Amino acid sequence: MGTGLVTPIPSQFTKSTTLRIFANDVKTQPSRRELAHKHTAAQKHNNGSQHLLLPLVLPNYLNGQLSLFGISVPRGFDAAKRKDPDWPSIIIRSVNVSSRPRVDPAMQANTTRGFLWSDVETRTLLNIWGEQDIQVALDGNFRNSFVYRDVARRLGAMGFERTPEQCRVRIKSLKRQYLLAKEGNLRNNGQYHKICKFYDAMEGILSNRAALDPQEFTDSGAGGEEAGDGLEEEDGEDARDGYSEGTGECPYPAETEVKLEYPAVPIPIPVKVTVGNNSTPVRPHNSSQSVSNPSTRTPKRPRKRRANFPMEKLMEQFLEQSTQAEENFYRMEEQRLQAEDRRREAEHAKELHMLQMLGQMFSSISTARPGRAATPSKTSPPGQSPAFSGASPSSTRGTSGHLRRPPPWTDCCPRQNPLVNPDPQGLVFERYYSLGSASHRVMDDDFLSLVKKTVPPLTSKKHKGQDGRIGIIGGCQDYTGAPYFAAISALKVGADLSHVFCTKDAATVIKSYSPELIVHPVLDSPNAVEEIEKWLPRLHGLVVGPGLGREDAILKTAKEAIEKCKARDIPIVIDADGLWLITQQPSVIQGYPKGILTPNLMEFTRLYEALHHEPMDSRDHQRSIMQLSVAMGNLTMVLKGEHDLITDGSKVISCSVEGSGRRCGGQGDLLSGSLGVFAHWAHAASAAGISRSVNPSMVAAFGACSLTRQCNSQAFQRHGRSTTTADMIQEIGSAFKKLFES
Ligand SMILES: NC(=O)C1=CN([C@@H]2O[C@H](COP(=O)(O)OP(=O)(O)OC[C@H]3O[C@@H](n4cnc5c(N)ncnc54)[C@H](OP(=O)(O)O)[C@@H]3O)[C@@H](O)[C@H]2O)[C@@H](O)CC1
Ligand SMILES: Nc1ncnc2c1ncn2[C@@H]1O[C@H](COP(=O)(O)OP(=O)(O)OP(=O)(O)O)[C@@H](O)[C@H]1O
Repeated sequence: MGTGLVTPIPSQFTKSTTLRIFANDVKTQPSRRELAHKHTAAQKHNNGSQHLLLPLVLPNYLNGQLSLFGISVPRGFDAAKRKDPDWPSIIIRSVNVSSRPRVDPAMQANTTRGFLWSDVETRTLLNIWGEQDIQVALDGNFRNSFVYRDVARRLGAMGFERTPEQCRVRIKSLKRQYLLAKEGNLRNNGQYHKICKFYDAMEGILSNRAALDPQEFTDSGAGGEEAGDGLEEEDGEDARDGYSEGTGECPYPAETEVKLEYPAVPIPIPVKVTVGNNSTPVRPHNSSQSVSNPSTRTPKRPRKRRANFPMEKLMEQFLEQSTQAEENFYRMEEQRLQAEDRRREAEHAKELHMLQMLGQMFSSISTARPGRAATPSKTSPPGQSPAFSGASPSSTRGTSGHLRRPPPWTDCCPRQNPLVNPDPQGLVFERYYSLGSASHRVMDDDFLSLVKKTVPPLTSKKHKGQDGRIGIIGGCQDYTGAPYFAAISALKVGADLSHVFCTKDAATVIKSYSPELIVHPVLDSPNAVEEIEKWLPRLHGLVVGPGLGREDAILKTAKEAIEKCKARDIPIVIDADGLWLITQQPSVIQGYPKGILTPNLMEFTRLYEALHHEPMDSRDHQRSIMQLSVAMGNLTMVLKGEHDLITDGSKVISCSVEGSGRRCGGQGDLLSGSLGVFAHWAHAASAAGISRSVNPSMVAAFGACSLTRQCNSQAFQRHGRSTTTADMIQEIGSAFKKLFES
């Protein structure tokens, strides 16, 4: 029937009448306006309310949902005769039509191209979307295209090929249905599942989320999880394109059953109705008013369309207006989002550009006048310098515990050649700022002194455990050293207890290295997550990855442990094979404010390319780390190397505490283990109101990097080329004292 959708229209239908739609009829995608004109049809809404519902088919193109708008008038209504100014009333009934394809389930599984979503597919999507890591990533992140990419990928793994945008749009429409059902307060009368077929699933997922903002569901992507994700709205051309891809026909070859459902939530619309020669003002009307007297029951009104039927004209007029308004709204919303995107991109580009220019400018100045790049910090604690005297392997570099704060204009300038720096204050940290950002001002603070502020004092008032209980998830048959290094470093930095969760065969070996560690041989047990979870309430920080290995089952356990940990708001450091997991599934940690990644260059490159789908610019690490952090939801990151770069997406700082030329394996484990402790301290200090203006994860990262490099330097002085990580660990106590307690 051309653009026809509903046929035949039954003469009697209840609040939930099943109609048949023949999918093959839906060959082209008519415009809403077209439908509004063409599918005006009088239908009887005969649920004892004695009302006629004159529905109009008004598809919203929301992936298989249609919204019907209709006008409800009492049965027997004769517009021409009626003079009562209170009547007739217009009620918009938003009718939800959920499609249920009648196809072979096996076929369904693969029939995922196009517009309609099967129930199986929708449920699979909801299962994925409801996973905790996805929810958390969506919650705390404003660029969600990456999350939906992950969702689409997982959906693809289940056999349903969908684009990230299709997933996002589908979720959005489900949320809209859910909200409609929820707002309509239909929970008690059992109608809710008719409005939102997947109500229970949605409720389960969304009730775990922060308080729902109805705006999030009703707005066309403004704010909330859609904002700024660069994906198109579902309600316009793009959705249409998505629908008409391929043959342009509905993907389901057979007939499609459609349910019409009528929520009891009318939206009163004041309109002026012209009936015959009389101009009758129409006032807002609610559903209770619309229940008419049974005495008004009249014989069935013929459904035959009459050109001059005033009600019909009125409806057409009204629908035209509402369609117009809706279209305008979507157009404006889209423009607003695009403008917002452009503004954000321009701001970001400007910052990066400034950064680069200043970097170049100052590096040329500092190369010409190397001695100028460093001046003593006014915030350096007095009497600190002797602490490093003679401790450096190279006397020309200078050895001092001082932290020099460069003059403001050198903040963006990495020290090009420390060997020619005549300043005896050898300990320098350099910063790269995101200029123009609000955070610029707080960067005047001295990071090392910020770290000091977070170190808990040693007093006789505390009991065991108060200064930190750290968990390390890692350790398998191949790698027993890495988790040991991380766990023992945490203890040496100042944690009271250090737990290692490793595989069974690694446990005995790790225990034999040190009686100080608490070792749980659980990682390869069937109930590994439960075993780890038991300990989480007692842990203050978790380090995931050292010596973890890359076995799927173990990575799955690590992933679930991370999720449990996030739910408890515990700082999480991810290193080594933990980063392998994140490269496969970034959303596991994306946007978690207490998450810190510590990649070496190789791990960083893998992660960057996984997220950006293009090679990293190896000439500009500052830019790359900033981009990656932003893509990961402003996650704190440490890119280890000659200078450790640290960022949370808003600024990059560089830690260049002098280390040595010795690169023995395990130094990264020392860093991640100690970072677990620093992260706990920094977040605890921040919660207590200390240094609130600076991201505690950045402070912690700076502390751990400085310490690792200082240990490296000291160990190298003693052992030279034969320095190993165990030697560095021996230096933790004195290095810590020099850096943070002098
Ligand atoms: N004693 C123990 O038990 C220890 C165990 N450990 C544990 O081992 C596990 C695997 O970790 P992983 O780092 O060796 O593996 P992976 O990421 O595949 O990298 C390997 C390749 O990457 C490269 N590469 C590395 N660094 C780079 C850099 N900075 N810049 C550039 N390239 C770099 C390098 O390439 P190549 O130079 O060989 O071509 C190398 O082949 C993990 O669980 C970890 O915790 C370690 O902690 C050590 C102590
Ligand atoms: N070229 C360098 N010069 C000075 N210090 C460095 C250099 N490269 C790395 N480091 C320091 O060594 C520490 C560990 O970094 P590294 O890149 O070795 O980590 P990793 O590869 O993850 O270590 P692991 O062997 O534990 O896996 C960091 O604190 C970093 O600052």
